[in-house]
Parts: sequence; structure tokens; C-alpha cells
Amino acid sequence: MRLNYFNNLNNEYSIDIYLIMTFPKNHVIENEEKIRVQKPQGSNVVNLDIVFNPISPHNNALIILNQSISIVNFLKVWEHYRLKICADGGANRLFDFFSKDEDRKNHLPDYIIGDFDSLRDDVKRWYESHGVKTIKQSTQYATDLNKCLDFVEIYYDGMVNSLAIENINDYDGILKLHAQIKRKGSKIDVLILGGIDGRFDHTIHSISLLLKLSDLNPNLSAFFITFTDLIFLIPKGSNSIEFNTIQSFHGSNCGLLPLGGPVVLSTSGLKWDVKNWESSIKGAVSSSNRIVGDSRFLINTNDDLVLSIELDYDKISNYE
Ligand SMILES: Nc1ncnc2c1ncn2[C@@H]1O[C@H](COP(=O)(O)OP(=O)(O)OP(=O)(O)O)[C@@H](O)[C@H]1O
Ligand SMILES: Cc1ncc(C[n+]2csc(CCO)c2C)c(N)n1
Repeated sequence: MRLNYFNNLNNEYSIDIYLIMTFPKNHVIENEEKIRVQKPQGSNVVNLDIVFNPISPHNNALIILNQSISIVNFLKVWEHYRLKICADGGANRLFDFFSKDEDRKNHLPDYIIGDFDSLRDDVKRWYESHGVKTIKQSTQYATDLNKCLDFVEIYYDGMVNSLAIENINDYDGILKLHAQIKRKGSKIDVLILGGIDGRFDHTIHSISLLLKLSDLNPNLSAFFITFTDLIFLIPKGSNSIEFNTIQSFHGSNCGLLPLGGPVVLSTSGLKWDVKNWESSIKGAVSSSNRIVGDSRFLINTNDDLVLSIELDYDKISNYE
């Protein structure tokens, strides 16, 4: 609220008065279906538009895991990513996605990385004969997803240019190189296709990696995409989750998932906004919530939180 007043020399002054509302613990407010949420100051901004249309000079990577490629806008997404990696059997999925060699040739990944227990021989040979680099990493103490995430960091650190791929030892060379990189480089947006909603151990491993990303792969900001959802980490603090392009996420169902441990949450822009709300996997969890903010919603959390947002393909197909 702004108050204007004049002093005795007739100069106009204004003062802003902020009303700070404090809510009781575990409060829920039910909102209308579409509400305006003001842009906050000093929040971490998570821009959902960059998932389908990454900012071009920005470092980014697409990782295809060994699950069928189910997102409907896959070909558009493909065009937007600079570095494309198939994790082991993920290359079979990319190969099988196309029915003609002509289309396959126009969609070559940069690398195929893994222990190669699932990569079919014919697929390996075909991609190698078209110039795709394959990097065998046979260690059974890291998953192919681990190896790919580490590789993305060493690639953008510049190590891969200065090092012939053949010189990476084929047991755990990527992990060894990764241990040498700078901890704080520039941010890299990574979109991971698959890894969630198939085998349960893989799913939990994927969530575990997400929760450990700031420790293990601090330069990466990762989004998992499945046929139904976008899943990513909301870091501790105040966050503004924004979607300015054609309101692509307004109306989507979402879940605030305390998978890293108990959290206390306050939100603005959800159908059921929570205030000072204690959430834990053994206690209350806000699932089947809905985004009602017209172009953003806010989450304040005292610890990292996993967020899932349902994908509405009618809306996201508007992304060019
Ligand atoms: N059924 C699945 N559900 C979810 N994610 C999967 C599934 N299968 C594979 N993935 C993901 O794709 C990656 C590459 O798949 P691949 O089948 O080559 O895995 P893998 O590491 O050999 O697994 P495993 O030996 O446990 O079957 C895995 O590391 C995992 O992240
Ligand atoms: C305690 C422990 N549990 C499981 C595995 C097995 N493992 C973990 S990652 C991986 C590679 C999958 O491609 C395999 C086989 C292990 N090594 N150590």
C-alpha cells in the first residue's frame, strides 16, 4: 500500500507500507481457478519454457534413457538441444523411434555412453558407421545415467575437446575425469527422457540423483520428462516457477513431494495454497494440487523438494 503526503514546504513524499501476513501453522487456502501472482523480488526463478525451448547460447543437453520415447513433441525438443547423448539401450529407443534410415541420419546423437549390456549390436554398428561416438564404461558401480550426467559436466568443462575419446579408460574413465573438473562452472540445462515410471529401482535411483545433484553435479539443472510429467527439484529457499509462453502450465495438476526429507512449505498460485505447512513422506503430502497462477507460482521451502507437474500436450505442443 502506498501513502502520499505533503510536508510543510509542499514537497510530495510517498511511503510504501507492506502488510506482512503471518499465517498459523498448517494453513490451506483454496483459490479460484485463475489468479494473478505478482513477481517476487529476490527469488530463484525456474523457467519452465526453457525445457521445451532452451535459451540457445546456454549450455544444454538431452539424455535419452532406455525407455520408449513417449513425449509427443520429441522431434521439436530434439532440435533445441545442443548435446545429445543416449545412455546405452537409449540408443535402441532412438533407432526404433524412426522407421527410415533417412530420418535416423537426420537425428544422430553425439554420443552413446554405457556398459553396453543393453545396446543392440546392429544399433551400435549403425550409429558408429554414421560417425556417432560410443564410449564404453563397464563399471557396475555407477548406472549409465550417472555416467551420462558426469559426461555432460566434463564435456562443457572443455575436457572432452582436449582429450581423445579413445583415451578415456573403458572401465570408469568418465567418473575419474569428472572428479577433476571445476566445481562451479556455467549452468547446464539437462532434459532427461525416461528414468522414471518404469522399473521401480530405476525410478528411485533417478529421484536419488535429482536430490544429490547439487552435491554431485552442481553445474546441472535437470528435468526428468515422462509421458505424463515433468519432474524436477525445487531448491531450499523462495522460488518462482514461471511459464510465460502461452500459459502452457496453467491448469496442470502438480505434486509437492517431500522425497528428500521433511519440509515446511508456503505457496502462492496453487488451487490449494499451503502456508507454513509441514510436509513429509510419512505425514502430509500435497498431491493432486493444481497450478492456478496465470503465469507463475511461488514455493517457499526450508529444504529441497521434488515437484511433479502434469504435462498437457495440447498446450505444450504450442512450443515452437
Ligand atoms: N525400466 C526402466 N525404467 C526406468 N528407467 C530405466 C529403465 N530401464 C532403463 N532405464 C534408465 O536407462 C538407463 C540405461 O538403460 P540400460 O537398460 O542400459 O540400463 P542398465 O544400467 O544396464 O540397467 P540394468 O542393468 O539395471 O537393467 C538406466 O541407467 C536407467 O537410468
Ligand atoms: C551395493 C550395490 N548394489 C548394486 C550394485 C549393482 N549396480 C549398481 S549400478 C549398476 C550398473 C547398472 O548398469 C549395477 C549392476 C552395486 N554395484 N553395488
